[in-house]
Amino acid sequence: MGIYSKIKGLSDVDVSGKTVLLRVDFNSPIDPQAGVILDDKRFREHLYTIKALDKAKTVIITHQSRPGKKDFTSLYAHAQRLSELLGKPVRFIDDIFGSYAQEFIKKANIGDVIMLENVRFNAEENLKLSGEESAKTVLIRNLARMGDIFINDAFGTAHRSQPTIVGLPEVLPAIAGLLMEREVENLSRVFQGAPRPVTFILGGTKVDDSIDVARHVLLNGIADYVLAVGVVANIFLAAKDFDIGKPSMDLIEQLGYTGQIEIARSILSQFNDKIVVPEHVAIKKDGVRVEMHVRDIPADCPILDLGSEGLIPCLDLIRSSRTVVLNGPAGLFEESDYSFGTYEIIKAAAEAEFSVVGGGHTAAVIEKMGYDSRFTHISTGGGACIEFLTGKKLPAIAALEKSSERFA
Ligand SMILES: Nc1ncnc2c1ncn2[C@@H]1O[C@H](COP(=O)(O)OP(=O)(O)OP(=O)(O)O)[C@@H](O)[C@H]1O
Ligand SMILES: O=C(O)[C@H](O)COP(=O)(O)O
Repeated sequence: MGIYSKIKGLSDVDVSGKTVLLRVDFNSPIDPQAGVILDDKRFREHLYTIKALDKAKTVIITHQSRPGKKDFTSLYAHAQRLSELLGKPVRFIDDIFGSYAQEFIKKANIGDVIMLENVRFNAEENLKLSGEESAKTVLIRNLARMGDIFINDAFGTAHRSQPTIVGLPEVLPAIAGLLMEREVENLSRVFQGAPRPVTFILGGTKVDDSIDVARHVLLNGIADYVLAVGVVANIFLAAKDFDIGKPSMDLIEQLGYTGQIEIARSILSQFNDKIVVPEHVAIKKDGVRVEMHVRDIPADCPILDLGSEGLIPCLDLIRSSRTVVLNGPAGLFEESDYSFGTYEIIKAAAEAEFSVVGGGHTAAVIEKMGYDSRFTHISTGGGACIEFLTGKKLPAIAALEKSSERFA
């Protein structure tokens, strides 16, 4: 697997006749009341791996949301959706490792696909543990008894050091699934010989992650430019001492990112000529979109999009870049009056020779626009993609490497 050559994949191991524990990430936007999955992109992306296991018994382990959230649900609807997409039955077991699950799996046939209950219903899965600690949990000791081999295809969860991600590779021979391989290979290309200039477009609301990525890619020469949009741009505008208005400052405070302004200021002092921050924005004034220079913003109006003049330097930069990494929308795109910047940036980014997208919201807009096939790679990862792009070795990857050495 490229720079991760220590990790084994499906082409290295024959899984025929084996019982495979397959970790996927089916965590998706759902309507919890109606039990309806609103976006099945992650299901579609995992299909290749699941289909490749037709000569094995496949036991699917996944999570949906986390404890305390409204969409922390059982996986009955997930099994149904997978069955529709796969074109064959998927047996849902409302159990994770109890005797019913153990017996059911033992009796199942080669070619069967079985989905276990939301693994985060087990409290241990919600702990942040090392591989060694995870291996000692009741969850991992019991799951391990149910399979011969572990396949991790859950790139979306690769940044979590949780038992099924880092513990199963401690106790079973573990390999990467096809989606995991594709994600790692495509995202690694950003670090390895991507055509230059390379521009990272960082938007949306996950400001701390975006600032971390900006610093890392500029410091390490991975990117030539960073274009800040969305709430990330508002932080940089505030760092440049523009008065961005009370509602935009309140949002930053509400999200807990006030401290990021100082960090953005220090990055600007080092890389001022490498960071593009559009200064012409769209605000909401008396309920309507009004465009203006950021220095003229009324104190009580929120910045919700790029202005059309602000878009010009963005398009110039994107069009002169051969590689574009896009993570996070440029505005409140859910409201049609403020979707302009996001749509125009996506259209321009899609033209780049090498184009990579991270983030669930961003991927969903691209799919809605029918632009998915125009991008080189659209990651299924939100946090995982962004952490990968900061250059960190993700826990899932480290665990697969270790497992390959141990079970060589
Ligand atoms: N100026 C703005 N003011 C308020 N909200 C904004 C602004 N710009 C972008 N957003 C919001 O950012 C949100 C998406 O940000 P986020 O960082 O979560 O994107 P993502 O990384 O693509 O998605 P995900 O978190 O699902 O992986 C959207 O709901 C959008 O409305
Ligand atoms: O959607 C995601 O980012 C993954 O499924 C991980 O979910 P988490 O942020 O709840 O750990």
